[in-house]
Amino acid sequence: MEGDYKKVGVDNALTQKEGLNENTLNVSRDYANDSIQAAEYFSNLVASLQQFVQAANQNDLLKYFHEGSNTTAVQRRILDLMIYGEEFGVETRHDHLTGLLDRTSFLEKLKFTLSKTLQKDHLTAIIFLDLDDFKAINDQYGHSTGDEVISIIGRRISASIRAQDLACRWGGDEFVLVLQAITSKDLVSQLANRLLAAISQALQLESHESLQLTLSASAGIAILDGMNLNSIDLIERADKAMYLAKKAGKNCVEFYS
Ligand SMILES: Nc1nc2c(ncn2[C@@H]2O[C@H](COP(=O)(O)OP(=O)(O)OP(=O)(O)O)[C@@H](O)[C@H]2O)c(=O)[nH]1
Repeated sequence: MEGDYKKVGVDNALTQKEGLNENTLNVSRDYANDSIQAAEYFSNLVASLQQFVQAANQNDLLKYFHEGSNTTAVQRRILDLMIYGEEFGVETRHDHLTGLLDRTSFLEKLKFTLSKTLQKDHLTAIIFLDLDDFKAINDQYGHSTGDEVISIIGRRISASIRAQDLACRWGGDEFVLVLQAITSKDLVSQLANRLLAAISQALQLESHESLQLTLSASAGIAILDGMNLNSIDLIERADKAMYLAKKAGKNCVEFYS
């Protein structure tokens, strides 16, 4: 019940402050074709959010975004800047094909996440994803079609994760995600299966409109269990679990144990 109380508190605070309710954040989409209006809108929005975030408790904010059902990419980016931007004082770098974090930026953020336990009663999980039989797509349709597929998958991953989660293109057809503030192992499993389901949807390629491609992915999960593991150890565990998923027949999720 304490959790419910906190959520209501944050919701009220957000909606009472003009420009900070969920509808207003979604209005940002209407500015997609007007860059000057959009720039002004976003700069006002970020300024208001900055004031709000300074006054708010970080755990409450995380809880709000964690429980909010429809966090948009804009909200995620703003939250990302709020939580990580100032701490690093460096520009976040993204993979050019997918728009996800690149490996270096991801590792910096993961290190920061592991060094700072935001919610002691919650878990942090790493998901290592590797596309299944991706080489066949390159071989059959060419490298640029393979690139287009990777780009679509990157967007799907980005749309499937929550505001406080991190996702990067680790390399080639591999992706690594960090899920924070997880309440149970079951929730991690659900999120991983949701990701696999999103990846398995038919791919609509701009370069080959008539082609109906589908592919799957295998996922390995490692959970930070109180032991003092570093980022690389955790990712290696998730990678090992991913190989178990490949061995188990692909298109499935395995936990490191
Ligand atoms: N198009 C494209 N292909 C890439 C890129 N980076 C790596 N690859 C290719 O991705 C393929 C990855 O294949 P693997 O993961 O080894 O094998 P797989 O066919 O996915 O098979 P499993 O992983 O066993 O399911 C290789 O053929 C790489 O050449 C890239 O940026 N673009």
